[in-house]
Amino acid sequence: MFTPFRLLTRTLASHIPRRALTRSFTSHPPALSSASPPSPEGEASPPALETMIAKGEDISFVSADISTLIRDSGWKVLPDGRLHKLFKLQSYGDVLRLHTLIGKESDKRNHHPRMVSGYRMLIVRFKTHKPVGLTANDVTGARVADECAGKCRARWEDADGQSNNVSWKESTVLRRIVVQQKP
Ligand SMILES: C[C@H](O)[C@H](O)[C@H]1CNC2=NC(N)=NC(=O)C2=N1
Repeated sequence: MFTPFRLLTRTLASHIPRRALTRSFTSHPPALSSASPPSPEGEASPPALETMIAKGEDISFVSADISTLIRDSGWKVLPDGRLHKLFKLQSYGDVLRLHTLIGKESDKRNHHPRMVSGYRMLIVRFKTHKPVGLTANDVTGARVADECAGKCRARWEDADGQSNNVSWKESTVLRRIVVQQKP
């Protein structure tokens, strides 16, 4: 039995190309994770850190090291288990220098991050492919990336959103003063 509303929706639906309906859902599947029940707000809470650590790793050591990276130097663990950090830089030249420095150090260790360079920013993400998950290699990679960042005047926001370095305005003012002092 078709009520007027159902009749209307069936008529409308018959004019929408099927691919338009399937494309929107297949290309952006819902972000819900089976590993965690939805929170009261209906959003899926991210899986616990321990569930993201690769098999064979010492879970207590790796999760403690990652928690320290999160607390002290602005790293985050994304819901899909990647170790993530956004570095802020003072010039595009610094971005390229940091990207290259991290890349060379990672290549020496044969453990490679995914990096995205942008204007005055560099995203660095670590996750181990084999075994799948977070490992001590990712912790080492993050620490080395932070050491490289120290050589490229990089800043980042720590866990409570505070910038870890001189404020952006101060560094710009300082640089301008240095320029003015030049003969
Ligand atoms: C064969 C080669 O040594 C492996 O594929 C290395 C290369 N770089 C890597 N990088 C990362 N992030 N994870 C790995 O498991 C990994 N494995």
